[in-house]
Amino acid sequence: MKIFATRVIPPDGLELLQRAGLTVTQWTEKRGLSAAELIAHCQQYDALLLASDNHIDRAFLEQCRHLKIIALLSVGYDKVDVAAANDLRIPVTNTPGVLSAATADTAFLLMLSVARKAFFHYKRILRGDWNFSEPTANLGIDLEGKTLGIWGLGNIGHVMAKRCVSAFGMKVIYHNRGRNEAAEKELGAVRVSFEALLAQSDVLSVHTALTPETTGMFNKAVFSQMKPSAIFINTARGAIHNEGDLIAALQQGVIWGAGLDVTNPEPMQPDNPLLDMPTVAVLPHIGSATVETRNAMSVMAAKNILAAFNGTPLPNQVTSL
Ligand SMILES: NC(=O)C1=CN([C@@H]2O[C@H](COP(=O)(O)OP(=O)(O)OC[C@H]3O[C@@H](n4cnc5c(N)ncnc54)[C@H](OP(=O)(O)O)[C@@H]3O)[C@@H](O)[C@H]2O)C=CC1
Ligand SMILES: O=CC(=O)O
Repeated sequence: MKIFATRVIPPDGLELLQRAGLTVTQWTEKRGLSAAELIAHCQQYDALLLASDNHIDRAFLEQCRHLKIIALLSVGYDKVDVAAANDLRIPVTNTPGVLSAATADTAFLLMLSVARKAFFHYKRILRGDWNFSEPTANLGIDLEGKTLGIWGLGNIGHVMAKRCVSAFGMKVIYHNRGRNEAAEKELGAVRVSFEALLAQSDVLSVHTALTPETTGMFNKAVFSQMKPSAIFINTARGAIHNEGDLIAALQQGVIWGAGLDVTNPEPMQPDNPLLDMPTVAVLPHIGSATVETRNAMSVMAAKNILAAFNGTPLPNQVTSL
């Protein structure tokens, strides 16, 4: 059984597969594979370990019907046409849970960086503009006791809420389609309507998956319902916010700040106006990028592949959005 990995895989998962006697070929070039190259490579392999942002659409799947599994090295699976994979009986798996803490830490880092204008101050130092003694210039805002709104309080949102409650005594409100009773019990989180979430949040952190329903949700009309002092955080997917509308909302003072680990499109270009704004912090989609977390994700992906080859139930199969 032969596995093709679209990037170099963290060592723990790789070792697990190799110890089981499986051959793993990794794509080691810095540039990613084109769709045609990926299809061509997959012809020689039994499983695909997808660690890149290639789209797995119906056309790809129809030409790779022989694959025994497509194991994603991510929890998000918005780039995969899962309905088509189901039709063609190609199982798809993801890596939920093990990356929740690291990704929540990234959301927390962005929130605090925006509140204290950390990226802006760092850029000032690089320009030789130290000027620390001015009592009224370039001030940030406190987070203590403020209201955290979570849109999509699932695995990652729950850890983000926990961090914010213990660090700053923040009050947590959330909007999901269903209730998160565990978070309500543990953190006193209160489920509110989407409109109330917008109106009441001092920090609004997005943690939903990217689906047709969530695509483009944060647009001009939605930003205009938020507080002028609000901070918008998105570590979920860039396509959930409309970037032009976000830029306008920040420029016009409709909201105060934004922290993004995901942009629309990715990569963000260096001349993007968001990068020059004092109350904006942008990271290049590194939510789960710690040694421990990436290793844990690779082990999870490897276990899914081993289960597919052994004919046992797949621990993390995704079947619908
Ligand atoms: N920046 C990065 O590197 C990373 C980004 N991510 C992104 O984070 C996302 C979330 O991951 P995770 O927390 O593990 O996922 P979960 O499935 O645990 O949580 C998602 C939550 O969103 C809610 N939700 C889904 N659709 C809607 C909707 N239309 N309106 C309101 N709430 C909704 C769900 O609740 P309900 O069903 O009740 O609505 C659920 O609680 C991933 O899909 C991925 O895109 C993940 C890891 C790293
Ligand atoms: O974006 C990362 C993921 O795991 O999803």
